[in-house]
Amino acid sequence: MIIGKTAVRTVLSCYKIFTRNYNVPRRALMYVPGDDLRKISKSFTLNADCIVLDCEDGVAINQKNVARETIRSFLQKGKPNIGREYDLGVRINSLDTEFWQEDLRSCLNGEFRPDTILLPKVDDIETLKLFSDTANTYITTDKILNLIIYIESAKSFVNLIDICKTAGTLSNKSKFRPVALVFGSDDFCANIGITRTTDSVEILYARQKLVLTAKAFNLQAIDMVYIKYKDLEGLKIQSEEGARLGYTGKQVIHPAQVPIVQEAFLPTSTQVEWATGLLESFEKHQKQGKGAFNYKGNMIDMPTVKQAENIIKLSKLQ
Ligand SMILES: CC(C)(COP(=O)(O)OP(=O)(O)OC[C@H]1O[C@@H](n2cnc3c(N)ncnc32)[C@H](O)[C@@H]1OP(=O)(O)O)[C@@H](O)C(=O)NCCC(=O)NCCSC(=O)C[C@H](O)C(=O)O
Ligand SMILES: [Mg+2]
Repeated sequence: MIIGKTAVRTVLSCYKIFTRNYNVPRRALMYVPGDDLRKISKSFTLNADCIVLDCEDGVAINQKNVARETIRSFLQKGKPNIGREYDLGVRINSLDTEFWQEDLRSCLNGEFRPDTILLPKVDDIETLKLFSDTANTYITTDKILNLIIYIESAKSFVNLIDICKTAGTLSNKSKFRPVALVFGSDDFCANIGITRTTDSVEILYARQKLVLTAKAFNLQAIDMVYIKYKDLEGLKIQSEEGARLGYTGKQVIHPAQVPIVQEAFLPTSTQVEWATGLLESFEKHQKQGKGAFNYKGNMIDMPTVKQAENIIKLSKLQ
């Protein structure tokens, strides 16, 4: 039987996607305006899982060059040691601007690079292909970069499955690998011509579609930003809602949001207790050769065992 190159590449790319290592948590994805050195220094004291030095919407148009240069000099001092593992990313400007190529070149061709590039406004696979071709010319080492993809327009939702598939395929011949999707709810609202209500019911479909698709491609799903940054009670409610929907983390814009968000994306003690007992019971039943069994009145088989394993994995983060 002759198997075409494309088929082989697709199989390999699916294999790569589904066997990816997800040990890097991104519960709080914390934005720091790239032109503000004071905020940049502060962000490394906050214990956030993921720090994003921003060239895009947190930076005024006339400060774009300052942000790029500030980020570059900061990166060239080496990744700060904060006593724990964390993800250090740079969000470049979107590919429909005059800034993105210089942003990308500037943060990729130095001695030290970020762990992750965050790519906003990915409306279609052409955007990804252009990014991939350009990034490949700037990356001069073998170290693989993470790629986080922003879904923030009607078009990007219509093309979502193709975007995820293409990201996997392109990563086979590139030095980056897709690790997460971000729901850019504010750009999404602007794009479809709506404003947000308190319960966010108008974006529920998109919010759920993103998390569902991310999980189908074994990508992390990062929930929308809560812009009323002084309303910490509202933030807690929205963060817990995102966690219940299946999101793995949330965008954060202010230091006070970090602990609330990181807590919300940890399992509760009741969940950990449930999962621990279930896994113990699963081991016993496996030894007796039983695939399905009763645990606290519920029928348990592999899907529920996997949910319990996810809870235990997450609970080990702080
Ligand atoms: C929202 C802010 C402009 C508020 O800033 P500020 O007035 O300085 O707040 P505070 O005085 O309360 O700050 C207290 C201290 O904390 C530091 N700080 C504040 N914000 C940050 C931060 N993001 N990172 C690090 N440190 C921060 C202040 O400097 C104070 O420190 P000190 O002086 O030492 O006491 C501001 O929070 C801010 O700019 N936030 C980021 C905004 C941003 O990045 N927006 C874009 C991302 S959201 C997005 O892109 C959505 C998505 O794409 C979509 O489409 O939905
Ligand atoms: Mg946006």
